[in-house]
Amino acid sequence: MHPFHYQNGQLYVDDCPLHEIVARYGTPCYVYSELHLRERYHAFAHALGAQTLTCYAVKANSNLHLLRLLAQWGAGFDIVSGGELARVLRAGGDPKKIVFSGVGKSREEIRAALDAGIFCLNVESAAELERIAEVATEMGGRAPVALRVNPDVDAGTHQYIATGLKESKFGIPIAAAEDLYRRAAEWPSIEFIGVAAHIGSQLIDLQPLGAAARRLRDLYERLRRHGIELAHIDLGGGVGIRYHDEVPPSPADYAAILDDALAGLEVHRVVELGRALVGNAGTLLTRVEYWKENEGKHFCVVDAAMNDLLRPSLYGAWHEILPLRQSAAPLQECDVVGPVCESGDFFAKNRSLPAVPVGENLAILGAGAYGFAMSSQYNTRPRAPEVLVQGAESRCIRRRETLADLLSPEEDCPLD
Ligand SMILES: Cc1ncc(COP(=O)(O)O)c(C=O)c1O
Ligand SMILES: N[C@@H](CCCC[NH3+])C(=O)O
Repeated sequence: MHPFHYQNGQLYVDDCPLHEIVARYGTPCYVYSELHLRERYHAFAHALGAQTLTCYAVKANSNLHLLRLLAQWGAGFDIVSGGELARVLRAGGDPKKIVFSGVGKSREEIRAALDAGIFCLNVESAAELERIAEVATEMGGRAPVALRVNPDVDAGTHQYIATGLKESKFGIPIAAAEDLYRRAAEWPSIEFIGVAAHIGSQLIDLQPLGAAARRLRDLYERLRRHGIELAHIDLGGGVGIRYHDEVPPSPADYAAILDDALAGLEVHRVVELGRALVGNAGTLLTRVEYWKENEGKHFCVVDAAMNDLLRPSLYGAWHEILPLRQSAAPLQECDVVGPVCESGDFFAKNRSLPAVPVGENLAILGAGAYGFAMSSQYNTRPRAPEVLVQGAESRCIRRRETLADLLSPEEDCPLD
């Protein structure tokens, strides 16, 4: 399920002992397995077949080196900002395999996307469609568009990452979408090429995704009866992974759900997978700085914090934590916490961990997706480096930030 395992008492990623990475790059430090990412991408791309454009959702982890690998393997990309567009293009991604999602695209972002000649803009409101039509007219071209509809299905995931219910800000209500397609089909600067949805993230049960796909299919068929022929259906992302004891769907399970819902339909498919590709490829390495006890409650204070990995603080997410050196120390129930001045700065609550000595290192697993990508400099902490492991070798793919990186943005604007 993930590439981390013990060998001779040491935690490895693939053939590389993690203590060597700590010795070279220090802590906190993100580490990714190229092998795991490659296997996951190819497993999904293969299961979904040639009729599907398998996109990688860049928001999960936008490191340029990872994007370059995915581009080389033939992936498409799901982007949500001009910054992500620039990264994908820099990494050699094919513009004809880029879909652009998100509720708040600015004029500049729309212009940049059309200028790059991307495959499709996934449009989230009538107002956004009008803005895209205006920008395309100004540029003298046509914008390739899919409406992202909100199918009103409950994805059964954390409320912050469920996006397919009618109370969520995402998409156009499915009942209103048909009317908008029919109205805008006549606009000269809009070319409708597809229909899209994304119902949420970390889906373990895929039945809601099947239900959403069937609703998209109904809409697709109704539009066809009205002479609007779409070329693709985009099912979004959302396939979950194992963090704790979840039993996530396999690539074959996922493909079967889509095949079942779309059986007999001659239409291209697009998917936008983030976490399922990169989530379990990554770990955040951290050092134990202190053990402390407050009236019977034990804390393991480490040198990583919520600014490095926000998921436990934001979603109460559970991440496995393993010592780098297998330990015979007695188990201690504790909270694993960082140095940031917030009570919400924790990686685990009431977790039984071996009471490893101060100075030893821990690996926080499941950190490849929405880890570094959601990191910040909160408490004026430099961001951690990122390291890529290829077999037994490791190389830095983003350097550790320095004190100068923390000062320069303001110092570049004269202080007086
Ligand atoms: C539109 C869209 N596509 C794709 C994704 C990727 O999701 P995940 O990482 O769960 O596959 C997201 C995030 O949930 C999203 O909002
Ligand atoms: N940031 C979320 C996922 C968000 C999905 C984006 N729509 C997480 O860490 O689980």
